[in-house]
Amino acid sequence: MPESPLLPVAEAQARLFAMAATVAVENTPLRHAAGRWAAEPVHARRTQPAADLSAMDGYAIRHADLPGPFRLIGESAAGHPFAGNVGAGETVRISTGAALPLGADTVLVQEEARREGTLVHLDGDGPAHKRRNVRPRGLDFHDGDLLIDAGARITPARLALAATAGLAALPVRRPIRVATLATGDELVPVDTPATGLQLPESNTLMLAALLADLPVELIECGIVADSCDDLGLTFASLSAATDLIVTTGGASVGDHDLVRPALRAAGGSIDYWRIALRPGKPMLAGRLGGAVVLGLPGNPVSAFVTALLFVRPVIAAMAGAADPRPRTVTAPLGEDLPANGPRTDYLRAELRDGRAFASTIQDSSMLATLARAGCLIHRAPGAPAARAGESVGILPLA
Ligand SMILES: Nc1nc2c(c(=O)[nH]1)N[C@H]1C(S)=C(S)[C@@H](COP(=O)(O)OP(=O)(O)OC[C@H]3O[C@@H](n4cnc5c(N)ncnc54)[C@H](O)[C@@H]3O)O[C@H]1N2
Ligand code: MOO
Repeated sequence: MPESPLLPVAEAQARLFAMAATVAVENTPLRHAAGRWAAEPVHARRTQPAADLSAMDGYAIRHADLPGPFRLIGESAAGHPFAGNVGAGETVRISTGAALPLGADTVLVQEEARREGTLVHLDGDGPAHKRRNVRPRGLDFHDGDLLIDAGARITPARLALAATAGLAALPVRRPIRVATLATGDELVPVDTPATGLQLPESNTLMLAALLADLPVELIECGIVADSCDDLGLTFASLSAATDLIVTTGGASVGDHDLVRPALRAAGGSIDYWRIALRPGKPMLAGRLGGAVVLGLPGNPVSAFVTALLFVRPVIAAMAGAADPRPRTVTAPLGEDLPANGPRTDYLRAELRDGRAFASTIQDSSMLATLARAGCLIHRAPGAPAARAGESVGILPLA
């Protein structure tokens, strides 16, 4: 039977994102908000620093009084400000992060000061200008400032920012419930020795590891037999409580490739099947009840690439990411590449001295090659031959 045209990757991603509704928002304690996406813009609830603070350990002085000497009248430590006023010729011992006392405008670092009893002498060049070594109130942000855009990831830095801005919780979306299952009668679980033509099941393990940094609740269904009934029963059991169902294997055209018929039999629908991608052509996207279904090809490298291009991004979309697509960067090619065919290609490649060297054999069953790869080189459909040194788009893997 002649093949129908394959769906371009960008269109397949766009259609998938259109299917993926965002899940409910929960105000979540900061500790549990890491790695999620802000569901609303986040504004500061305090000013940081709250007052003019010292950036160094030393002596708070009035710049106009230089070169001193200065009479020591007290101390300002972090959390314990000096209560009085620094007058002409006076100084206050000050620590990093402590409030600058009234009257003082500059900090003399202790490496440039020499103390004799209650007198402090300049012992070096001294602060070059007024306000030197002072962090002004609001240097970082002011109360009410927009700090995190809606749809931005809660990175470790943004988490610390939110804490400093006076927030104890953040509006993020609940974790995405993702079910994974493998099909194939040749497969055995990893804890069962594979004999003869049996093969250890590795795709769902790889998927779980690929999703480890995302906000997911994983429902691991393991291996389901190559039977429409078994697959249908599993689908039916997942349709109500799952946001995303990811299958691997049985996506192609063989007599035992049953994911499509089983999905239809369970009352699901197929939005598209077969995309212009290598590896990963037989991937399908569909729905079952309230869940999105992604049927990944069984070949491990095909499952890996489609997980990077579709599974991770659709989870990010459901979790409210402003831009859920994978992040690509560029690298110079280590060796010439031939012109590409009609499918988007992702070549397993090693990164050496910042250059990308595509592996000689690009077979979608080869895990040793995938495990060695530091990146995937992106080749657009019909891309002309490329020379060593030319810049290409890559998906970093490490
Ligand atoms: N006549 C055609 N044959 C094939 C086509 C085609 O267009 N016409 N497409 C090929 C492409 S491209 C791919 S990719 C594969 C994918 O097929 P399936 O999704 O049906 O995958 P399976 O046949 O079930 O398995 C393929 C291969 O991968 C191994 N496998 C499967 N699941 C796992 C797992 N969980 N862990 C480890 N390894 C797994 C399986 O044993 C097979 O060796 O179809 C081509 N055929
Ligand atoms: O697309 Mo298959 O995934 O080329 O091996």
